[in-house]
Amino acid sequence: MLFLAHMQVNIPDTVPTERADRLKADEKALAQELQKSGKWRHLWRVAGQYANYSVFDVESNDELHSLLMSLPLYPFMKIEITALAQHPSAIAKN
Ligand SMILES: O=C(O)CC1=CCC(=O)O1
Repeated sequence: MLFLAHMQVNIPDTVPTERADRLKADEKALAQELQKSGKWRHLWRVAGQYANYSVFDVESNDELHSLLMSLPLYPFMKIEITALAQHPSAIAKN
């Protein structure tokens, strides 16, 4: 199942820089692990914003929920999810 995620990150100024840097490093490590596994298919920065569009390929809504909640930056993210289906005119089959 494919899902498009729009993730907006907002780390408040009250979070010490060292902790924020550690969270970002941990987020990067997990994101790269999930990309290698094929579960995190695309990761694109939204130009000019601390936000991304991502495509996840998971087995279920529950797996997506667990994955998102496991992200180190999850407490500082607003996430909007869109379920994706095949477009009948698309050449590529996902
Ligand atoms: O920077 C972001 O958009 C949040 C994020 C997702 C994966 C990652 O490494 O950072």
